[in-house]
Amino acid sequence: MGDSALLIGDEVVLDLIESTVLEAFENAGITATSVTFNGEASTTEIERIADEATDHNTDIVVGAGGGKAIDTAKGVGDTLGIATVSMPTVASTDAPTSSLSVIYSEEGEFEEYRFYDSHPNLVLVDTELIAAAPTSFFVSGVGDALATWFEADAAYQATDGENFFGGRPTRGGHVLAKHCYETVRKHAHSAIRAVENDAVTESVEAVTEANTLLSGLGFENGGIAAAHSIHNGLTQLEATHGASHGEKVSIGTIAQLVLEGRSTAFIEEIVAFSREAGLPVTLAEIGLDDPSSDQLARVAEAACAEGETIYNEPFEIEPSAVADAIRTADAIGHTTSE
Ligand SMILES: NC(=O)c1ccc[n+]([C@@H]2O[C@H](COP(=O)([O-])OP(=O)(O)OC[C@H]3O[C@@H](n4cnc5c(N)ncnc54)[C@H](O)[C@@H]3O)[C@@H](O)[C@H]2O)c1
Ligand SMILES: [Zn+2]
Repeated sequence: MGDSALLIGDEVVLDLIESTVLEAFENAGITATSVTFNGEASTTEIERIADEATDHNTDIVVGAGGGKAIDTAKGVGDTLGIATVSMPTVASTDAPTSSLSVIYSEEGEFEEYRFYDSHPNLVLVDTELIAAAPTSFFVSGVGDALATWFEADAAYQATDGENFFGGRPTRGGHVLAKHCYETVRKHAHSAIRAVENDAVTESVEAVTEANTLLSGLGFENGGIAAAHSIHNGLTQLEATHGASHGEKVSIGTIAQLVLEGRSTAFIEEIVAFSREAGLPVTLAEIGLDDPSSDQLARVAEAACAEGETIYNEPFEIEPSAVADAIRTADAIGHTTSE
């Protein structure tokens, strides 16, 4: 890929991996340096790091950490037209695999999806690091992965559903999304118990692959729908900023199932699975203790903004119906916890 690398990671991540990575580059005859990521995948941050990369004549950018550091690295790679490596140190999202970044304002509000011409050249995951990281990241990844099938299936069923490349969802994407779902349903609880004990088991391998790769391939080729739009809507409320991507997606998934009119038994099954995994199933658990109607209306309006993926659902979308689905999902989460 080249002979000069720039490693991007925040302070926590650099502490964990910087010396190993820089030494590995040195042993391979590649000059390498690192830059501290400031924590937000924003346009300003991408520009700042791209300038640093230019100063260092970088031809390989390595994003290490969670989704935001990796999304920033992908932005830098695209800006400069250089090789990009994703090195997730938590299995918290499917960002490592995809060819897009989710861009936020410096204040952390969702701004846009930025699409690139190519995917990361390499996705490198060490499950020993994944298992040693705080369990909540792994659980968040399960939340992100659990949504993949419901969203891909909605886009597949809709006559005008689109995948992330603006084409029809492919059968391949559809089946990978389903396999992602089956893998997390089968392995998540055992894998989470393992990660709680810093242990690497076959279930940890399976769920890491589901969270990182299957979910990524599934959503890009299969398309996403209401769950992620509701996640984007929720980011409008500052109170949710403490909750992770996967945690907000978890609420989005349950709300999507309500919006789709799924059976009580099925919704309760998914709520019970999510709860046992340690995912939030009520708004209070993502920081919204007592949301007003106005706040939920704002979330729903943002979830239904023009160009949102909620329009991949196979029926007409109304913001009021989305607000009602969120409110009902929250109530179901509360009843099943009592
Ligand atoms: N581009 C895509 O396709 C895509 C897909 C899903 C999500 N996303 C984006 O990803 C972001 C969410 O990512 P996230 O949930 O990973 O959070 P994050 O990137 O905001 O934070 C990750 C945190 O984990 C810490 N960390 C990383 N490795 C660690 C380790 N081994 N031990 C201890 N701490 C560690 C980091 O210091 C950081 O604080 C959102 O911006 C979301 O929109 C993008
Ligand atoms: Zn996601």
